[in-house]
Amino acid sequence: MRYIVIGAGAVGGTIGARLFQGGHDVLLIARGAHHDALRRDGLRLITPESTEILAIPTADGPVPTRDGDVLILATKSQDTIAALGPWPTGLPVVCAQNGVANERMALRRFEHVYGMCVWLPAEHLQPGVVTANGHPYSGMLHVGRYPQGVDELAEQIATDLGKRGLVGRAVPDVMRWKHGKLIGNLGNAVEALLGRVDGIIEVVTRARVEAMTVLDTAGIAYSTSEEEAEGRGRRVDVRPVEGAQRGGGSSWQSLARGSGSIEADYLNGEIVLLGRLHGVPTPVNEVLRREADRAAREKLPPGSMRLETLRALIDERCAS
Ligand SMILES: CC(C)(CO)C(=O)C(=O)O
Repeated sequence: MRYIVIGAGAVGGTIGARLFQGGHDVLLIARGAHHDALRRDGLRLITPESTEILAIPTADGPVPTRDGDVLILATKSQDTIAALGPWPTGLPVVCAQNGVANERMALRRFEHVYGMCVWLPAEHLQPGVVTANGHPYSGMLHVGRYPQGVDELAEQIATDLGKRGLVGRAVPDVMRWKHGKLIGNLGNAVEALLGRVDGIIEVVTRARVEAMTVLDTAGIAYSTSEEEAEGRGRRVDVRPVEGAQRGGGSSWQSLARGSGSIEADYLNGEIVLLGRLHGVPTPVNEVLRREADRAAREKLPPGSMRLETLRALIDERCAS
């Protein structure tokens, strides 16, 4: 079995590296300067325990595939359709992404779709380099068939992930885990806009409470923060790598890289969409989605907004 990891950034790079270290056949798909650095120097995986250079086969686009290949999609959600476009639709696809919209997009074309709920604190800010801050394991990954169920392949993937540095678990209700993680990821936009400032938690909590009201109204099940803490707390402690650049989560990194786009539409925006479908107002997530999008489009650095400004925009939207 060969794992083709589409999007070899913080999450894809770490998953690919760990599978490769576990003895699996891996191909990383990357673009631009990152691809060139990977081809030239290998992937530099920095963890709290060690730094390793891994000569993982890399390509900058689709390659001829064979039976037994598995696509691990680790791009941002806004890139899903373009990223999957060129690949044969008979291959299984595992969406190792934030949000809950990717599996459905994949299922339009691919018959065998899996969700993966990824809790993996990592950074990718420099070409060829991925820093994984989890300790003693780099990440905790729940995998299952979409929309539900477990099959042999899900079990196999969970086992393969668990061979080196990750905890893999096959679960029958992966979207429940992914909806729980979605609630956690609503803070990504706040961190990207404000940076890690005191008082951030107040805005994050407002976004999460709003989301839980929406999900409860829609009758969508989600894993609780206690369940998540139970599963990952003992296994994935965040331990910043000494001397390495320490930034923020994936949306913070999108702004730091000046990538011009951000995942907020599939995180805060997912709550806005569900709110509209089920008649629940979502002013907090609306403002977060809008402001994060604007910051990305204008290529503002992370932390460009003041807490008071964001609070005022939210209060204004709540009052309107
Ligand atoms: C919570 C975290 C850091 C872990 O995977 C994440 O999901 C993100 O940065 O988007």
